[in-house]
Amino acid sequence: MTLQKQLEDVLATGDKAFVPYIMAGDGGLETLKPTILKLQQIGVSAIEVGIPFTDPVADGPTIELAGERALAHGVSLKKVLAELQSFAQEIHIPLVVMTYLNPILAYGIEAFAEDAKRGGVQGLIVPDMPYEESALLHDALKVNGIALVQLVSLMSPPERIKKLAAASEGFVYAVTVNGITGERASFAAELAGHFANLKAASNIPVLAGFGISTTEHVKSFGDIADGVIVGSKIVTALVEQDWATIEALVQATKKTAAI
Ligand SMILES: O=P(O)(O)OC[C@@H](O)[C@@H](O)c1c[nH]c2ccccc12
Repeated sequence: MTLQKQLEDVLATGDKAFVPYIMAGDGGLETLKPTILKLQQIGVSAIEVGIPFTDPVADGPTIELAGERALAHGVSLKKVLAELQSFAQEIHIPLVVMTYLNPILAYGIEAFAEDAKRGGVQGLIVPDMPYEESALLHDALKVNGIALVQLVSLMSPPERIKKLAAASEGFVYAVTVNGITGERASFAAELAGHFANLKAASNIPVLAGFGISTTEHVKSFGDIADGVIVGSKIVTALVEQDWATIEALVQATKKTAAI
C-alpha cells in the first residue's frame, strides 16, 4: 500500500494523522528498532526518519544537536537503511526518510532508492532540493514506489503553493512557520486561511509541521489540516524516554479526543 493510501485510511476512521520525526541513531543505531516499533505500537500513522548530516541548514538547535550525537555514534545513511532492512518485516506503517541531498548523491541515487525500498521506506523528504531539481531523483524513486514529499511554505506566493501542492506525492508537508525547525509558542493568525487554500489546491493529505509541540497545537492543527508532524518535541521526549508525553500527543489526533 502506498504512503498516500495508508494516510487516507487513517483519515477515513475520523482520526487525524500523527507523524513523529526521529533522528535515526540518536543514542546509537541500536536504538532505532526499539524506537520505531514502540512508536508503531502506540498508534502513530507514519514515521519520519531523519538522517544525521553535517550541514543541516533547515534544522533548529534540538534537531541539529540530535544529529551531532548520531554522527558521533558513527550513524550514516547506509547504516540506517541496512538497520531498517533487518526488521522491515515488523514494520507495518510507512517510513518517510528525511535527508539532505548530499548523502543520497554520495550513496548513488539508484542504490539509495533500492535499499530504501527494502528497508520499508515509502516516502522521502529532501529539504535542500528545490522542486525544480526533483527530476534528478524522480525515476529511481518511482521504480521503487517511494513518494517524494514536497515542503510547501504557507508564506509562498499562491501560484507556487498550487504548483507544489499538485506536485507533492504521499502527502503535502505544509510548513507552518518561517525559518528553522523547533518548538514555537504561537502561530500566525492567518494560518487557517492558508490551510484552506492549500487543501483546496491538493487532493492528497495535507500535514502541518514545524513548531508543533503541545496537545493543544495538535488539536488546533487537526481542525485545519489532515494531521501533524512533530519533530523537536519528540526528539527531546525520546532522549528523556518520556513516553507519556508522546502518547498524549498521539491521543490528541484521535477522533475521541476532539469531542
Ligand atoms: O522540529 P519541529 O519544529 O517539530 O518540526 C518538524 C521537523 O523537525 C521535521 O519534520 C524535520 C526535521 N528536519 C527537517 C528539515 C526540513 C524540514 C523538516 C524537518
